[in-house]
Amino acid sequence: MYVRHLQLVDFRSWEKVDLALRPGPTVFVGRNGEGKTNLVEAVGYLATMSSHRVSADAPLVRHGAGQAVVRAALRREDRELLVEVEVNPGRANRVRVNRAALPRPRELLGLVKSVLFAPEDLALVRGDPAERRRFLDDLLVSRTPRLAGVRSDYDRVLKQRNALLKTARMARGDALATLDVWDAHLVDYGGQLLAARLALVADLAPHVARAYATVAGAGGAAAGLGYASTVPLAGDGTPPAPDAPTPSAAGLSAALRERIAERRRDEVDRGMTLVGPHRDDLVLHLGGVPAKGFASHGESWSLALALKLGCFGLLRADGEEPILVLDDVFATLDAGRRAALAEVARSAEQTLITAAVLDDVPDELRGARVEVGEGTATLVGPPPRSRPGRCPVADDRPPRPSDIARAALEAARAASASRPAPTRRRVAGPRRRWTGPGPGEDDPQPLARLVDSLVSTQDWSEQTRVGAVFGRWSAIVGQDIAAHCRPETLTEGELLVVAESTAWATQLRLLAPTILAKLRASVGGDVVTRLRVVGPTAPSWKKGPRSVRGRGPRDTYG
Ligand SMILES: Nc1ncnc2c1ncn2[C@@H]1O[C@H](COP(=O)(O)OP(=O)(O)OP(=O)(O)O)[C@@H](O)[C@H]1O
Repeated sequence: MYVRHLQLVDFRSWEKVDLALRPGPTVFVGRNGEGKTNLVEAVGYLATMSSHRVSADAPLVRHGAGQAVVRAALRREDRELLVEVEVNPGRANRVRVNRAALPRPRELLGLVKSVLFAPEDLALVRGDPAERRRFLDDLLVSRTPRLAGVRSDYDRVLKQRNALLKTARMARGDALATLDVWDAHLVDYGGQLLAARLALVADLAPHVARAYATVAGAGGAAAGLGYASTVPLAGDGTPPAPDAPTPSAAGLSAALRERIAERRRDEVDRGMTLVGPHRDDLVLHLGGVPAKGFASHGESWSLALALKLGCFGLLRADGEEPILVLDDVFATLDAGRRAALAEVARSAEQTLITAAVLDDVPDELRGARVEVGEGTATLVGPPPRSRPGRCPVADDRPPRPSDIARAALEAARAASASRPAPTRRRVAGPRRRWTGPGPGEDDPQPLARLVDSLVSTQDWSEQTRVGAVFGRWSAIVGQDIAAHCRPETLTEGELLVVAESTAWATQLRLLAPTILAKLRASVGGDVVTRLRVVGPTAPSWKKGPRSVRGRGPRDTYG
């Protein structure tokens, strides 16, 4: 994959820049502060929807502007991909792929694969666990886009659970009554996230070990990865044996549930969730000991570089060719490490390198150059290989049906690449039919089959799906939730749910996205599109569309 054309509008220091790029290494060269990093940061943003320098989106928008736009035309094998991201601080970002809007911006994750190495990556070795968790989760989502949903659901449930624990600590209300529901969700998403992280650490470890051996050269210590979890089953930080089986998501959920129960009192005392993947750490080892606090500055640098080169190797082994971005790194490396990095950089389909001084960049990477200065960025060298008369990033035509189909196909491809292969397949062949002396269509049939055929011949499938919402309510939403509310009416996709108390109504409103997802999975996406939750209502004397203020007919009831 490579970026063929990059256009930025009000992104960082760039009011507007249009830049043609080409495969192979390209060096962005210019004086300090001219905006070189800003250009490659935009490419990294397309891959992770976040910056490697800041945690919020606001600094990405040029001072004084309301929004930033990043547009990139990418080439993946023989396919063209046009990605446009509107960065709207304080509001939802908007993403279009091949001119069709994505329903949720996070659906972009996994489509653009890039690995960025920058001075900030030293924090992966020396910084807080949060840096390493983010590193793991970004790579996780890039390989398996479906996990973006699990990660955000986990974060949402965690936030809500923490809010509830705080309220419980301050003894306000019967907050603990609803904690079990949040526990169930936390355990479910947490188990999935833990299992995915453990599998990732196992996959990544050999790539990092190899990269470190190359970067550090002969005589360097061996690098290893371990996972230190608040759930003992998930790991104690020591690198597991290469062929050790990773625990299942169900097993990890059960272990997390047990641990949560053990720590319940502490959690209430401290008003926060103390166990789960949000408290875990990726432990980097050098020569069998944890690197944090022991590794020298040079070793820490090499380890950070090996982590990123390990990611690059892993994505490549998955069958993807990620864009390699090297921001300001050659000047700080010694000759051996420079040569090792240059070798990987040369082999990548596209490597974008920033440097204030061209001499810092190894000779073999100095093919194409983007000169950055005085508010302009210009590619110097052979022109990019692009089809004449077509510049998709500058063309602002509305989407055609074929664009929408192509975008849907791209999203489906990315999603299916991350889906595990089916374990059981129906063997192709003629369906079994009753023949000869066996029962024919007029013979007695099992009741379920007769009902199914009646539903399909009478075209009652819509009604049965609506009926299932009410009939299978507790199986769909779970016993915990069903015990505290009931579905009342379903009108034009809006399901009215009556909660047993106002506290439960509040909880259910917060759980609405989860409940809708469960309904979608059970009865199809178009049956229930909205949820309206109301609390228990007192009897009302008001009848009809018009009424007068007052407490009702007091002459009768006092
Ligand atoms: N949101 C923003 N709005 C306007 N200017 C910004 C914004 N964010 C950063 N800048 C400016 O961008 C410049 C830094 O750009 P960048 O980090 O890309 O420089 P660089 O060319 O990589 O420099 P160096 O060689 O020192 O790393 C600074 O002058 C900074 O003030």
